[in-house]
Amino acid sequence: MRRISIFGATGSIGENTVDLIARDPGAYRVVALTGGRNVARLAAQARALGAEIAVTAHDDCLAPLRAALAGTGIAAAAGADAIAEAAARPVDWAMSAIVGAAGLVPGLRVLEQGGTLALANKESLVCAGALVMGTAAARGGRVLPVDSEHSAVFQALRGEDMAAVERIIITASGGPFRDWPAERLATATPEQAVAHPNWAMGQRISVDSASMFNKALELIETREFFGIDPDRIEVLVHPQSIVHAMVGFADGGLMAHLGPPDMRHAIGHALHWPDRRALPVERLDLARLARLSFEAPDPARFPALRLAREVMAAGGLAGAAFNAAKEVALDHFLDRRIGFCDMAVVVEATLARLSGESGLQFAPDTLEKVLAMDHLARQRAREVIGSRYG
Ligand SMILES: NC(=O)C1=CN([C@@H]2O[C@H](COP(=O)(O)OP(=O)(O)OC[C@H]3O[C@@H](n4cnc5c(N)ncnc54)[C@H](OP(=O)(O)O)[C@@H]3O)[C@@H](O)[C@H]2O)C=CC1
Ligand SMILES: CC(=O)[C@@H](O)[C@H](O)COP(=O)(O)O
Ligand SMILES: [Mn+2]
Repeated sequence: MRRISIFGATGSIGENTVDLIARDPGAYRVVALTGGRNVARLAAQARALGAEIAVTAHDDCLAPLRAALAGTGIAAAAGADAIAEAAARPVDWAMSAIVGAAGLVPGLRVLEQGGTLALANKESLVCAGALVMGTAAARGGRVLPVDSEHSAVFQALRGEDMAAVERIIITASGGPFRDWPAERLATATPEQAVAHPNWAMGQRISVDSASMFNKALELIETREFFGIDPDRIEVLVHPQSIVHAMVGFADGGLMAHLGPPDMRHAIGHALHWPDRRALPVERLDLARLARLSFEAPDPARFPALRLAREVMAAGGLAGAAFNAAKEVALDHFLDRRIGFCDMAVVVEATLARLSGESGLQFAPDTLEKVLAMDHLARQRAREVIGSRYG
């Protein structure tokens, strides 16, 4: 039986992972499940899968979690340290599906004990790509992509020589505001931003898709995952979200990965890799789809992609700063304290402020450095918001 843990079990990726695991309960021994405020769901998952321990991120959720698990023998714990401790329990495979930079430490703990980390939490690579990949290499761990584009690239690269790769193209749906003129974008509300046209996802990544910050994070994720020069990574808007990525080779061949917008494909691929097993996803009917379209992204309405390229050029801890500033800006947009287009303004101004201080140039090679920059960038982003938006 494979020992597995799921970090962020109560979220969109977590639920899809639980769905796959629950279809073959005899194959897995579930060690740890973690969640945030949704303790009723976390307890139900822990009971259904017979987990060893369930951990909530929030201390004030511990009492209801304990109550929901009473009499089961399943341990309960709370807090970021408890999640990190649960992640240090040896497993063969773990899903990293906490949202935001909070996903970094549990993923590192899994890799430190030589486990396989299925990585949905793209923020880990944006903040600390060198540290994450370096830890995996040093400790015999492995990182498998779960983000749909990166899973697609990984599959297209199977058996290929990276030296023959000319370019990687990741697709972007364009989100709910793909056709909106700039003046209208400024009026976009959180409710409109979360209404993704193709994917059912958590609130934060849905807003990031609308602003293209999701694709900006994914550009950096591509660089860190596949070690490819940023000049060779392209973003292509593809409103149908059927082609997830393409890899172009030196001989001009272009390998595309197609699939329905269902994350159980990418999760299942990472779960069963290196095997391919049957998965409960729809089989594409291309004749019915009839048309797949592509267009270039608009840098004027969606400046996040330009910012990501500037971050990659800057290197060092710029990725950690970028992600932290984006998380703060997103919180303020969700709280209606800044507008939709202000998110990019805040991120750019925060990076500009930090570039005048020391720290951004340090390599992201220790957790302490990464967390210190994360903390500083959040502080600077709040100062930017305070000075610009009162
Ligand atoms: N959803 C998708 O299809 C895709 C998601 N991803 C990435 O996967 C990750 C998860 O996304 P998604 O599942 O949509 O997100 P959700 O918001 O649906 O779920 C997030 C999970 O993390 C928990 N959580 C929230 N904050 C914290 C915290 N501070 N500490 C510990 N746990 C916390 C939540 O708990 P609770 O809900 O109980 O409060 C929940 O279990 C993100 O990094 C996202 O970018 C990548 C590709 C596709
Ligand atoms: C499912 C997935 O991988 C998301 O990251 C997806 O890419 C979001 O859609 P966008 O292409 O709109 O960002
Ligand atoms: Mn993606």
